[in-house]
Amino acid sequence: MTPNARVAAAIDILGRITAGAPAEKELTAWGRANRFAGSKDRAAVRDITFDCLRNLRSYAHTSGLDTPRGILMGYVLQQGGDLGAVFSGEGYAPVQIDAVERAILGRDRPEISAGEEMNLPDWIVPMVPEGTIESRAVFAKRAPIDLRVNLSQISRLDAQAELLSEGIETEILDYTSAGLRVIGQTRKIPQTEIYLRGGIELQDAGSQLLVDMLPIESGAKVLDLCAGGGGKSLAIASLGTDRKIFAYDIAPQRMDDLALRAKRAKAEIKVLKKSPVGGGDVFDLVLLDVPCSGSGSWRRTPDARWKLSPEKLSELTGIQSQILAEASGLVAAGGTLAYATCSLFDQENEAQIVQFLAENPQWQVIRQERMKLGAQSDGFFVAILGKVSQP
Ligand SMILES: C[S@@+](CC[C@H](N)C(=O)[O-])C[C@H]1O[C@@H](n2cnc3c(N)ncnc32)[C@H](O)[C@@H]1O
Repeated sequence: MTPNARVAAAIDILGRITAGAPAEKELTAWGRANRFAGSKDRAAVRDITFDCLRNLRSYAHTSGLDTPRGILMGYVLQQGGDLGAVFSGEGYAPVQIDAVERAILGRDRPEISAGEEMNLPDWIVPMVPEGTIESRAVFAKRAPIDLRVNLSQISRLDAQAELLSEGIETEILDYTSAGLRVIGQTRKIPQTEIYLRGGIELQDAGSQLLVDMLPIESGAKVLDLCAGGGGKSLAIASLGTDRKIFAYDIAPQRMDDLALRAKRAKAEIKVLKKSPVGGGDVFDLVLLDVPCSGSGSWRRTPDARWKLSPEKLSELTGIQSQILAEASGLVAAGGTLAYATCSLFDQENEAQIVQFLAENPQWQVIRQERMKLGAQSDGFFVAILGKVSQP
């Protein structure tokens, strides 16, 4: 494919995603329907589409046009490209710029708004608290690719050397206990020998920091109640084999790969088929990595910010408070409850804890922290709660 044909493909795909189609599904469907596109073409079309989703509003501001074509025009202009040469209509290039588009492109631009600059819907801008993001430009950036070294198998330096021998350069994330950041080429990681034998896992530094913060005593019985793919369960397991780890998720198919990943990592994780809520069993630590808006990780899922609605957010906060209330009954005497989100919004974070403590005065905050969305990690919130000891 020519570079211009890639832009034309991205216009079509972006049109379907902005009309509501899920980005990943749409890109996969495009690859299947266009078998002539090689792996380099598919990767390039994906990169352009994701870049446009991350920069949707600032590109629309640049061109003055918020149509998929207009967004790609903003993309070309921001790259310093020649619009006429890209929108040439030749071969598989996008069709030429029409008279209406030309007139709008020629107008003076109004001053950029906060939502356009941050690449967020306007209603979300006031919900991002001061100090929770590194800069207004952060949502437009690509997320770094981080790895967690399974220290029960290999040291961080040995893992780094082994990856280098397979052509993957990394740097040590010294603010985490086991993190490496991939520099440059990232697509080969799942094929590396060290990944296939469970020596590394793909995991954002923020998730790793969150696990580093958990009070996990030797011999503890730990429940990961919203386990999903089990990334946090695996990180806890890598701390040592003397913890008993249980994982549950309301959507069991999300845990489909967990048994295999655990086997690779030589970790023991008991996957629960039935909800432990109300079952009478108790745990020393219950981790609640609750479903949330994901706003702290919107760099990784760039279509999610355009799909969140106030109704969906309110549904999520309802689920979060219900999980907190139900899970508090699963904590053993003297145990802890850890509530975590990858959200930036107060209503999913501090406000949930305030409401829970008001309704459950026997609980108190032991530690509460936010991780800033930026160069170090995604944006995370964690609150570690313990029961007030009886006089
Ligand atoms: C943020 S994701 C968890 C990610 C996971 N901990 C990881 O590290 O990969 C939230 C998960 O909570 C699950 N969930 C939603 N409601 C739940 C409930 N009431 N009980 C248990 N799990 C629930 C969802 O299916 C989803 O997989």
